[in-house]
Amino acid sequence: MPFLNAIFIVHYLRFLFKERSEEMNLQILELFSGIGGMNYAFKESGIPGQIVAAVDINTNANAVYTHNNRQTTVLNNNVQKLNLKTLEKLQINCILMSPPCQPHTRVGHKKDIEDNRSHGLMHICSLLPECTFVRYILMENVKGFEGSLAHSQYIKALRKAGFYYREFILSPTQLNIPNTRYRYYCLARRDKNFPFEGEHIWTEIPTIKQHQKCINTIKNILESDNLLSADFLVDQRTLDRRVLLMDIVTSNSTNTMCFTKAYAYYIEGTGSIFCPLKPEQMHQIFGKLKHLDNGNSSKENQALERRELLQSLHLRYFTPREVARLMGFPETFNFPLEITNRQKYKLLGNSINVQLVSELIKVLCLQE
Ligand SMILES: C[S@@+](CC[C@H](N)C(=O)[O-])C[C@H]1O[C@@H](n2cnc3c(N)ncnc32)[C@H](O)[C@@H]1O
Repeated sequence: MPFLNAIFIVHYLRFLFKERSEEMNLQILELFSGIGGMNYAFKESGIPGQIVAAVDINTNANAVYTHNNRQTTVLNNNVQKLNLKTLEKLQINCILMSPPCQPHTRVGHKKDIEDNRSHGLMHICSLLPECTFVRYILMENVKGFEGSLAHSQYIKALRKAGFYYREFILSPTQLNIPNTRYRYYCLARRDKNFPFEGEHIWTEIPTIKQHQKCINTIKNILESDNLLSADFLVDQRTLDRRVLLMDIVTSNSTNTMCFTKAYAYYIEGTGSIFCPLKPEQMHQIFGKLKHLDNGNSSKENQALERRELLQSLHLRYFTPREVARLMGFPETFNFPLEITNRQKYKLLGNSINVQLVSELIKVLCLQE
């Protein structure tokens, strides 16, 4: 009899272990996949599993994704074309997604669910209650999404589908990464014991107080202190008109502005500008610029002097590699040759902070 008991216990433990490892073998569908930020975040989380398929309609984004992840199936497709049958066939148990944020931004006119770009997410909402095989969902969107009708409909769909969800508004600066990027995150799990309950929106990751392995000054992400390639220097016309609107940082700075898809195209509010000088040298030049108008020299001489002073700041844009580093992409991440700098900034500006999302994937899947 004791022998039979022992066999029973061994089988029971095996069963439990199998259940657990199956649970942790994520089979992921990455929706609105862009350049694959979610894929990198998932790899960084160390959780076993794979991206079964990634779906996006942007051919440039898909080219970058495939260039870096040849083994992942990237479907050049509209999310609205997905149906229950396709999802069943993919045998997924997890969805990672960052739907378009333009319907919820000021620049995108905040048209919310009236904006065509919301239709993909609304389509997913309509499928969710039928997708009983999906156990985990992570969704990212812009800060402000939480007050939208799209948000209400998403939460309604999660509830109807039997998910328990937790909401967050977080920025990578909370992990000591020198880049501000406040974003809305929703973690949903079909598990009533999902921790960190509460109807409020979390403004920190409850499992993390102080992140250890992190870059905390700009110096650590620079390709070169003196990178003055004409491609990245701020042009004279922009300097003349916009210098006072720029968020200028030096290598000792511990923060940069959120980089948006319009970086290096528009100046105001699209991301920080780098000055390779020491902060005191930079401030000295700005001091001289301020007092130019009080001098006795002619208007032409003043203009000439102003131009020289502005040039002596050596202001430049952060390179796409530097922006990718700030967003937590690994050094192995690269762009195909045909992708222009403008397109690189656009794609990176639309992407996610890989390190922050990887911490959230751990909370989503591992936290008991
Ligand atoms: C916020 S970005 C996602 C970024 C992505 N997580 C990354 O790391 O690059 C939104 C993406 O959704 C895509 N998209 C928008 N509407 C779509 C639709 N209906 N079907 C498929 N993709 C769509 C856009 O092309 C864009 O790449």
